[in-house]
Amino acid sequence: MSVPMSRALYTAAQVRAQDRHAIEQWGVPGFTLMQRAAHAAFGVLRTRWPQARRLLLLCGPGNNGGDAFLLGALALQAGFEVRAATLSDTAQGDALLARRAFEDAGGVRAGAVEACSRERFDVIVDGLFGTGLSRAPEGAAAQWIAWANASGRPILALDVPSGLDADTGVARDPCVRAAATVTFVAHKRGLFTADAGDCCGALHLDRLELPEPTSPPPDAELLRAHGLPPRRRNSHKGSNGHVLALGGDAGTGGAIRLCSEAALRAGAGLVSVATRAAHIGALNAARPELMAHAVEQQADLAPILRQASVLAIGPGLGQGDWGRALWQAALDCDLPQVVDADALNLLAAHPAPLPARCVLTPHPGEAARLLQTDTATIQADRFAAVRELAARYRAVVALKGSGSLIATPEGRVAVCPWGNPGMAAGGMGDVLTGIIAALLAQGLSPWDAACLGVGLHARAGDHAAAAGGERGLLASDLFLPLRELLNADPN
Ligand SMILES: NC(=O)C1=CN([C@@H]2O[C@H](COP(=O)(O)OP(=O)(O)OC[C@H]3O[C@@H](n4cnc5c(N)ncnc54)[C@H](OP(=O)(O)O)[C@@H]3O)[C@@H](O)[C@H]2O)[C@@H](O)CC1
Ligand SMILES: Nc1ncnc2c1ncn2[C@@H]1O[C@H](COP(=O)(O)OP(=O)(O)O)[C@@H](O)[C@H]1O
Ligand SMILES: [K+]
Repeated sequence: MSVPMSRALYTAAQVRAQDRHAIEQWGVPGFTLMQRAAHAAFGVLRTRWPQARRLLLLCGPGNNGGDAFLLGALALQAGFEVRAATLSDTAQGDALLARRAFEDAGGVRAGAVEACSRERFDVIVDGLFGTGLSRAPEGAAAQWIAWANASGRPILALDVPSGLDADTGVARDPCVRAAATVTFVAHKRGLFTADAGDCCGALHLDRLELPEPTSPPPDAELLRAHGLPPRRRNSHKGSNGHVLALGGDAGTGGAIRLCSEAALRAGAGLVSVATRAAHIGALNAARPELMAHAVEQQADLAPILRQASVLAIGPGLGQGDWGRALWQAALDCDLPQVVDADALNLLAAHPAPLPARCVLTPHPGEAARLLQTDTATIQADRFAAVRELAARYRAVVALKGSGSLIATPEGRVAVCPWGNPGMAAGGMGDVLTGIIAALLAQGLSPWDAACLGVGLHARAGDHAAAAGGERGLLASDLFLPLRELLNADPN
């Protein structure tokens, strides 16, 4: 896997190995790296808060605290007023040198943070814990984090917001909620999923002048923002695939409509729907471009299946006799398919080999059922969960949620940095299913369809939210931006 550096994501252990490599193999002293980190972070601070003159540093016992002390020394030299709250006096090595540099520059200790007046500071610098976080902050560290979060002052986090697990993106309690985070050397994968979006603020990467590592390969990669190249001028609807969307049991006709309309909006040449007879009139009236077929028994399905090139199965399917029969028919045909919602629940209840070229799109609850565990376990390590799902079901899997992850059975993982909580609304997942199915139908591999589909869906959600806010966003609001994004940025 070759991933351009800025998209490469690493575990904390991999980044620490890169630090060690720079120190041992290239002879860059650790203290020099710390000075570069302080320079980078101070640069971001001055750019983001040009009026700031008074800083409070929260300094932990390790090298993250060292970064903060050196930033403090730079700020003092620039005429800032700086106070440092120091968690312990046990600093060693580079961190101890950094603290002395701060004191030599005239820096003073803040005393008890809780007793500080919030108004005395323009910006709080979080240098408590970085990649060395080993447990939930407690005692003074926990009190300082809570105080800083409640202070109303912007927090600049160094490397990782203190309390955030750099590998999983899980926020321990408490965790710094930063306005901005400057991360050093390389992107840590936990800055992009789970709770990261609530804790990092604006993210800046500074490589500290280190060259791009050639090994080991990154653990994961960020999705690229792109669409599809223009169509061949001489193409026709048959060149762009035929999606068949299956689902919409009684009471859930909207789910299959959103899914099938999304497939149209994502460029499928033809879209058929196999659903309950009761939904046909509404589907035809709302979206006459769809070919809606009443399927009440399995015999109705065979001729429709013969026409399709890709299936999208699950939205509104239910888990009754009707849904189970459709799911069995999908399993028995060897078409590429996107498996979502109740089709995933049926798969979890009755594991079966999947046809080749499937994409599974579970949210954390469905993922938990597929792995016979609970949602909290999935969310505690989304990277491990998505890899386990893809390996167990031998399919490409998109684990949805804040920072969606896509994995192959071989363990390749991509992370979606877009999307917003306005998308936590009914019908959003149905739209994603239709998009990925349309991309499969247009000839993309399961991996490419899942990556492009998840990225387009999240970016469309961000565009729609930018137009009117997050609350009240409808799944169907994604269609217009989706179409624009799909036809732009082919690279
Ligand atoms: N030269 C380099 O490598 C470079 C490193 N750089 C910087 O160094 C950072 C990594 O530094 P680091 O390895 O010293 O770990 P760090 O995050 O400071 O924390 C470890 C200390 O915290 C303690 N501790 C942990 N959790 C705790 C808790 N909940 N509550 C209380 N204590 C807790 C832990 O104690 P222990 O777990 O051992 O008991 C240990 O004492 C990295 O993120 C970047 O900012 C940059 O300058 C670039 C060059
Ligand atoms: N907080 C969030 N941040 C980013 N994306 C989100 C967030 N909440 C939901 N989404 C996205 O919205 C979609 C919701 O899918 P799903 O839970 O299956 O909804 P439904 O079953 O109602 O269609 C997923 O693609 C998910 O990644
Ligand atoms: K930090």
